[in-house]
Amino acid sequence: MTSATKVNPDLSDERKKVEFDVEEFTNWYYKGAENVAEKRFLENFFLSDPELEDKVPTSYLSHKEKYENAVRKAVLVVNKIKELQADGRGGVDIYMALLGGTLGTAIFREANPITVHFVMFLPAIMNHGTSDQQAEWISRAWNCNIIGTYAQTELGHGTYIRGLETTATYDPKSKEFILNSPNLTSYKWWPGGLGHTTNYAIVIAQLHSLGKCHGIQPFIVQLRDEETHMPLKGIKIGEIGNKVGMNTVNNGFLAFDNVRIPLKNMLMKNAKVLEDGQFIKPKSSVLTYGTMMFVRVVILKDMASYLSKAVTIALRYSMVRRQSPIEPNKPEPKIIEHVTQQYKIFPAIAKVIVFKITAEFLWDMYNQVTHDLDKGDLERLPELHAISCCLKAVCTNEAAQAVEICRLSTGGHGYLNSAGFQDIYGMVTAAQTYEGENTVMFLQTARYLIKCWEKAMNGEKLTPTVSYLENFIKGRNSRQSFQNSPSGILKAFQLAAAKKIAESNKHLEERKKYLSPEEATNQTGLELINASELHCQAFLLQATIEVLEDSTKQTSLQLRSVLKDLLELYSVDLALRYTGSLLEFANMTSSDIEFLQRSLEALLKKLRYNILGIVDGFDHPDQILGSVLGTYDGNVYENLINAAMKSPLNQEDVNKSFHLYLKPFMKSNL
Ligand SMILES: CCCCCCCCCCCCCCCC(=O)SCCNC(=O)CCNC(=O)[C@H](O)C(C)(C)COP(=O)(O)OP(=O)(O)OC[C@H]1O[C@@H](n2cnc3c(N)ncnc32)[C@H](O)[C@@H]1OP(=O)(O)O
Ligand SMILES: Cc1cc2nc3c(=O)[nH]c(=O)nc-3n(C[C@H](O)[C@H](O)[C@H](O)COP(=O)(O)OP(=O)(O)OC[C@H]3O[C@@H](n4cnc5c(N)ncnc54)[C@H](O)[C@@H]3O)c2cc1C
Repeated sequence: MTSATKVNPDLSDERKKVEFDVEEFTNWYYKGAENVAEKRFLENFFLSDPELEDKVPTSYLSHKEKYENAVRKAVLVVNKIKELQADGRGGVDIYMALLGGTLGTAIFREANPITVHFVMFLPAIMNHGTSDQQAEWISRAWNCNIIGTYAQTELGHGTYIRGLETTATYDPKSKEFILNSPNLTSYKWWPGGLGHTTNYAIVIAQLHSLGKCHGIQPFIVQLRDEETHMPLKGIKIGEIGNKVGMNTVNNGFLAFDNVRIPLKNMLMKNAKVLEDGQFIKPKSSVLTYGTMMFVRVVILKDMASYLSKAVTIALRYSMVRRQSPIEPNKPEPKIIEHVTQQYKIFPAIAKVIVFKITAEFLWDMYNQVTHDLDKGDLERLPELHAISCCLKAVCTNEAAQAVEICRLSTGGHGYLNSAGFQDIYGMVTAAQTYEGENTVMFLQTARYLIKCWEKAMNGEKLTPTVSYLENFIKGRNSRQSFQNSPSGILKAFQLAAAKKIAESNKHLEERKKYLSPEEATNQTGLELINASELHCQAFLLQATIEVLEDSTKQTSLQLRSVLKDLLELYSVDLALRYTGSLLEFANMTSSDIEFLQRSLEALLKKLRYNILGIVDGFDHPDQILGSVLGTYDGNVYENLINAAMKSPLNQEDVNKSFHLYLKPFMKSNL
C-alpha cells in the first residue's frame, strides 16, 4: 500500500489524525483478514506482471489497438487464473474479481472483453440447459475452448423483449431449427464480444413450431468456424463501432440467413420442443429472464467498487490541493476545508458502504431464491425480481451522479484522462442502460408494489421487503412525528413509500375507469417511478442499518463510532435529498429540515479527520486507482507532469503538422 516515494506532508499529516485503525476497517469492509490477504495476493499476482502493464496509456491507442491489447490481456488473465487454480487456489471468486470490479478495470481500464462469456453465456447454459446440454457445453465454455456471448437485444428492440424479431423455426423433418433475421430491425445489436471475439452465442429468438409462435426462447448457436474464426454460412457479423466507454468490449451485430442448428441446441431446462415439434410449456414463462436477473444482482457490487475508486481519488486530491484563502490574509487551505467540497465527497463515501452492504444482502437473497427455484419453488421470485430491478436503477443512477461530482470536485485536472474518472464514468453510465434501462426497471418494481398493495389491503401476508405496507395499513406508523435518526428516517421513508404507493394506486384505479389498465399505468408512470424509488431508498437504508448493527458488535469503539457517523451522514443526506416527498407524506416539518441541515453540517465536521482512514481502508493500490490525482503519496503535480510527458505528441519537439500546415499558413498571412 505504501509508496516508495516520499509522501506529500499534507497527506501524511492527515493520516496522523485518523482516530481508528485503518486495517481494522479494511478487515471489516472485506469481511475478514483472510479475504483481505487474498485480495492483496491477487492484486499483486496480476498487477506485478509486466505483460499486463501498459507501456503507453491505453487512452492514446486507436480503437483497433485498444481492442487487440484487451484481448491479449484477457487471454493472459485467464491463463494466470488457471495457473492459480492448478496450485489449488481460489475458485469462481477469482473470475468475479477479474470480470468487473476494481481489479478487472485496473487491468483493462475500460472493461474485460470476455466478461459477457462468464457472466451471461455460461450462466445461461447453467440456468436454462438440461443436464445433457450442460454436460456438452459447460466444460468447453468454462475452459474457454469456445467463447460465447448473450445475443438478445436487436436494432429494433432492447427493452420489450417479447417484441424481438429473430425467428427460430423448427423443421421436424431434419430435426433442426432454422434461424432467420427477417428484417434490419431484427439484427442482433450490442452483445458484448460479438464483433470479433466470440465464436458462439446464446441467441434469444421467437420459437415457431408446427405453425405456431411460442414466444422467445434461448438457443446455443455456433457463429464462427472453430479453426479459422470465419463467420459460418448464413451468418453476418461485425462490430457496432466505438462508444462513450467500454471500448474494449467489441459489442457486435449479427444477422441470420437460414442458419440451421440441431434440435438439441435449444436450451430446454424450462420450455421444450419434442422431436415431432410439439411444444411443452415451462413452469413459468419468466424463467427465461433468469440470466438478466443474475447480472442485475452482480451489477450492484460493481457499482460499490467503481464508486470506491472515484471517492478515493477525489478525497486524496482534496487533501493536497490548496486553493482560495477562506480568511483574508491566511494561507490558501487544502480544498477539503471548503465545506461545500466536503459535501461533494463525504456522502459519496458513505454510499460506497451502503451499496456494498446491500449488494451482499441481495447476493445472499439471490442464492436462496435460486436454491428454492431448483427445488421447483417459485414463491420468492417476484420479490427478488422487484427488489433487484429498483436497486439496479437507484445504485447505477447514484453511482453515475457521484462519480461525476467526484470528477467536478477535482476541478480542471479531473478532466484529464490521467485522472482516471473517464473510465469509471464509462462503466457506471453503461450500467444505467444495460441489463434493463433504469426507467423500465423502476416500472417493473412499481408493478410488483401495486400488486403487494392490493394484497395488503385484502389482509394477505406480504414478503419481507414489502412488509412495511402491512404496518402502514394497520396504522402503526402514520401518527408518528419525524425523528432525526437513521431508524427515524427509515420509518419516514417507509411511510412516504407506502403513501406514494397508495396514492399511485388510487390514481391508477381512477384512470382505469375510462382507460385500459395498460394506458392507465402509462399515464401514472411518473408517480409509479417515484413510489418505486422511495421503496428502494427505504430498502437500502434498512439493509444497512440491520447489517451495521450486527457486524460492528465486535469492532473497536473508535471504528464503530465512525461507521455510525457515516450511517447518520448517509441518512441525513438522503432525507434532505427527498424533502419534497417527506414533507408531503411523512410528517416532516420545515423545522425538521432546518434541524437536518444542522446535523448534516455537524456530521461533515465530525468526519473531517477520520474520512481519509475510510478511503485508505478501501485499500486500493495506485495501480488499481489508475489516477495521477489519487496516488497514496499525494504527489499530484509530479504525477501530472509525468503523465503529460507520456503523450505521444510530447515525444518530439516539433510535430510534422507544423511544416505541413502551420508554417505555410502562418507565413502566407504575413
Ligand atoms: C465485483 C463484481 C463483478 C461482477 C462482474 C461484472 C458484472 C457486470 C458486467 C455486465 C456486462 C453485461 C452487459 C449487459 C448485457 C445486457 O444488457 S443483456 C440484455 C438485457 N436486457 C434487458 O435487461 C431487457 C429489459 N427488459 C426486460 O427485462 C423485460 O422484457 C421486461 C421489461 C421485464 C418486460 O418484459 P415482459 O415480458 O413484457 O414483462 P411484463 O409484462 O412487464 O411482466 C410479465 C411478468 O414477468 C415478471 N418478470 C419480468 N422480468 C422478470 C425476471 N427477470 N424475473 C422474474 N420475473 C420477471 C414481471 O414481474 C411480470 O410479473 P406479473 O406482474 O405478471 O406477475
Ligand atoms: C454497454 C452496453 C452493453 C450491452 N451489452 C449487451 C449484451 O451483451 N447483450 C444484449 O443482448 N444486449 C446488450 N446491451 C443492450 C441493452 O441491454 C439495451 O440497450 C437495454 O436493455 C435498453 O434497451 P434499448 O436500447 O432498446 O432502449 P429503449 O427501450 O429503446 O429505451 C429508449 C427509451 O425508451 C424508454 N422506454 C422503453 N420502454 C419503455 C417502457 N415500457 N416504459 C417507459 N419507458 C420506456 C426508456 O426508458 C428509454 O428512455 C448492451 C447495452 C449497452 C449500452
